[in-house]
Amino acid sequence: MAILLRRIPPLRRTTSIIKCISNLSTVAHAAVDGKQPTNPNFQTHPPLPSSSPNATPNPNNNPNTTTIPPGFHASTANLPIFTLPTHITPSSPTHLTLGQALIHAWRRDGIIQIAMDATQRQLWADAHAASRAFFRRPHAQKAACVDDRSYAGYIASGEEVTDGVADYSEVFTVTKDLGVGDARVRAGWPCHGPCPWPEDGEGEEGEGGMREVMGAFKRRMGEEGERLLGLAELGLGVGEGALRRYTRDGWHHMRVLRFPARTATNGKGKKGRGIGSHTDYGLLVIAAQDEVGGLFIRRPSQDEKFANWEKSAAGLNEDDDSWVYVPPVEGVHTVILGDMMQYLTHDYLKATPHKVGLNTRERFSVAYFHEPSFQAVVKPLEEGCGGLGKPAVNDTKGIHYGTHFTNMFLRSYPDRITTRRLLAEGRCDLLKRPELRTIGAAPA
Ligand SMILES: O=C(O)CCC(=O)C(=O)O
Ligand SMILES: [Fe+2]
Repeated sequence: MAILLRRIPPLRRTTSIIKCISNLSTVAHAAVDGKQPTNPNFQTHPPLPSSSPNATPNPNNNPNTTTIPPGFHASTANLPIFTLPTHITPSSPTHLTLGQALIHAWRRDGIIQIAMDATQRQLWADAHAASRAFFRRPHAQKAACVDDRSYAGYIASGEEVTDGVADYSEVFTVTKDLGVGDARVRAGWPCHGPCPWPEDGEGEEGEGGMREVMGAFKRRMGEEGERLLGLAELGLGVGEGALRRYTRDGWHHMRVLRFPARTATNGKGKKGRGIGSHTDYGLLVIAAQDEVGGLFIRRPSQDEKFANWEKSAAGLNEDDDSWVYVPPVEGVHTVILGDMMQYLTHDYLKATPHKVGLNTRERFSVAYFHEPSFQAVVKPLEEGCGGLGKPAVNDTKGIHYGTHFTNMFLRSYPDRITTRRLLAEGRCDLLKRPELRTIGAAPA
C-alpha cells in the first residue's frame, strides 16, 4: 500500500499546548519543517518515494492526543506504519525502495512504526501478561532476582539513575543468559553472567514461565532486528552485511518495564518523570507499549549535537518544549536508533533522544535492544558508501561496544551489587584484551 500524499492538516490546539503533526509524506513534512535534516559533509539522500511499498498511513489518522501524560507540552506524532517482508532480498527493487523509505523516516521523525504480524501480537500479549504477573509479585521475590556478575534481573523503582536523577521505572532486564560454567563468565568478562529468572528455585518446570515467554519474545525481536538492518543496509547503499557483520553473536538485551501512576511513586525521583532524556547504546531499539502512553522522542535536528559515547547525552534538553509524544498504536512496534548507528553512519542517522513521562495509570512496555557483539569494535562506515560521503571525523580507532555498554551500566546503576563487584575486582581492565575485541578490531 502507498503512503498517501496528502495535505497536512491544520495545526490543532487542544486544551494543553498540543500540536498535531502529520508525518505522512515528505512533502507534507517539509511544509511543517521547512528543511530535511542535512549534514553538509554528505550527499543528500534520495527523497522519500511518494508511494512506498509496505507502508500504510496510521489508520487512526487523528493522532491520539488524549493519552499524553499530564503536565507535558509536546507535539503528537502520527507515524506511518511499515510492514516488513519475511525475508530480505538484496536484489529486490521493492526492498530497496522500502529500505530507503525507512532511512528517510528515521532521518525525518527519529522513530518508525512496524506492524506486528499475528505471531508477534501473540508474543507481545504473552510478554505483557508475564510482565504484569512479575511486577505484581511481593517486593522480596522481585528483589531476589539479581546477580552480581550480570546486570540482568530486577531494578526497583528509583534504583536506576538518568542524568543524576532517579527514574521511577521498575525494570526486569534480560541479558545473554550465561551459566556460571560458561568460559566468559569464569574468565570474569564484565556484564557476563546468568539471568536470575523469578521462577528459578521455585521448582517449576519453566513452561510458560518468564524465561520461556521473554525468551520467545526476544528471539522474534532479534529476527525483526536483522531484517531491519538488512533493509537499512539497502537504504543506505552500504553493501550487504555492512551493519549485520557486527550483530553476529550480538549483545541483544531487553528491558521489561513498568511505570507507576504519577500519583503512586515512592518519592525517590522527580514528579511525573518516568525515565529522563537519554539515548540508548547500540543499533536499534524495538519497543512495544500498552495503551496507556508515556513515550516522548526528539526528532533529528542539525542544531542538536551530541555523541553519547564521548559525553553523556542523558538529560539533554529534558524540560524544553520540543518533544514529540508517541501515542500508543495497537499492533505496532516502534523502532528508534542507538548510539552505534549514529557513530557508524557519521551522524547521518542520529541516535534518537527519548524519555518517558508518568501517566494517570500504571504503564507497561518492553524495549528490545538489537546490538553489536560485546566483542565488536565498531568503525564508521567507509567514505563513499551510498549517500554517506566523507566522515565528519577521521576516526579509525572505533568504539568497543562492550566497553560502551559497561560504561553505560556502571553509570546507570552506581549502587548495584554488579557494579560494586566489577569495580572491586578491577574487571574493566579485561575490556582491553584481544579476546574481547574479536569483531572489527584492527589486526594486531
Ligand atoms: O518505555 C518505553 O517506551 C521506553 C523505555 C526506554 O527508553 C528504555 O528502557 O531505555
Ligand atoms: Fe531508552
